[in-house]
Amino acid sequence: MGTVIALANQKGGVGKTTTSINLGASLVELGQKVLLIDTDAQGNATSGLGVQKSTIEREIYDVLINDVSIKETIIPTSHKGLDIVPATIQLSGAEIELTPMMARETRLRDAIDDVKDDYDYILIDCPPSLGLLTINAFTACDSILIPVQSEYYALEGLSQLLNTIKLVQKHFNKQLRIEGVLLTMYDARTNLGAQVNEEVRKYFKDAVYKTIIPRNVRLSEAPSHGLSIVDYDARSKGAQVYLALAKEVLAAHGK
Ligand SMILES: Nc1ncnc2c1ncn2[C@@H]1O[C@H](COP(=O)(O)OP(=O)(O)OP(=O)(O)O)[C@@H](O)[C@H]1O
Repeated sequence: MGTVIALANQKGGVGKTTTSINLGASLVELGQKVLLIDTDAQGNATSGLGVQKSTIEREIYDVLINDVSIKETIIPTSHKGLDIVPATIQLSGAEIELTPMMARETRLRDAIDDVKDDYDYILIDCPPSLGLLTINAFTACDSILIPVQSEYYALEGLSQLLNTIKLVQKHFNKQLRIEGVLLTMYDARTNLGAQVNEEVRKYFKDAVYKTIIPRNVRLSEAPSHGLSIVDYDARSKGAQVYLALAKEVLAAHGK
């Protein structure tokens, strides 16, 4: 049965999508079957993996709102072996349309059950909020990977994230745990990077990955070509670090 990992931080622009795409592609490189579920109405994971929004017939919105089977929404991406459940701007209305009568916190979990046996890893790219879509992801997943940007106030807002995790543990998902904390956009040339690294490790201790994702221009260019870093520039530092992260994730699962 596949392991379901949600990538979440309600802060915007910290590297959730970049990590979803490139961890996903790197896990595939290491022989894993991976499904990425885009739950962000911006659909950046979808377009970043080369899926043209105009060609999408069914998406995560239809799974959550229209009872469409998740299997009917899965499409291949530009990285061979990496599948995606796409998202479009239509998803932006979903949080209002999910009503209490619909068992609204558990809809994603129920949908994912249908495909858990088809994949080794299912990654969920969360939106930058702690709303119902993120609650659905936390209810559906085994663990949460938290990307933290190496910048001032890196830890700000994380107590709300941890509170939300506790609430979901209490009400919907007792087994929910933190998969790991990932430092992103690290700039080794500044003292700030080192300070944030120390601060985050003091707070999250062993939960912080050894692998640190540096700022790398190739990582920021790849999505505009609809490619993961593995396909855009396999020799780049960005590709190397995401492969190292994938190995660390696998090792944590005894693989
Ligand atoms: N390691 C990196 N080096 C350089 N640029 C990066 C890196 N990681 C992310 N970026 C860039 O930073 C921006 C924000 O990254 P990303 O979209 O992954 O964050 P996010 O947390 O998913 O954002 P949102 O909260 O809007 O969903 C993007 O333009 C991305 O290309």
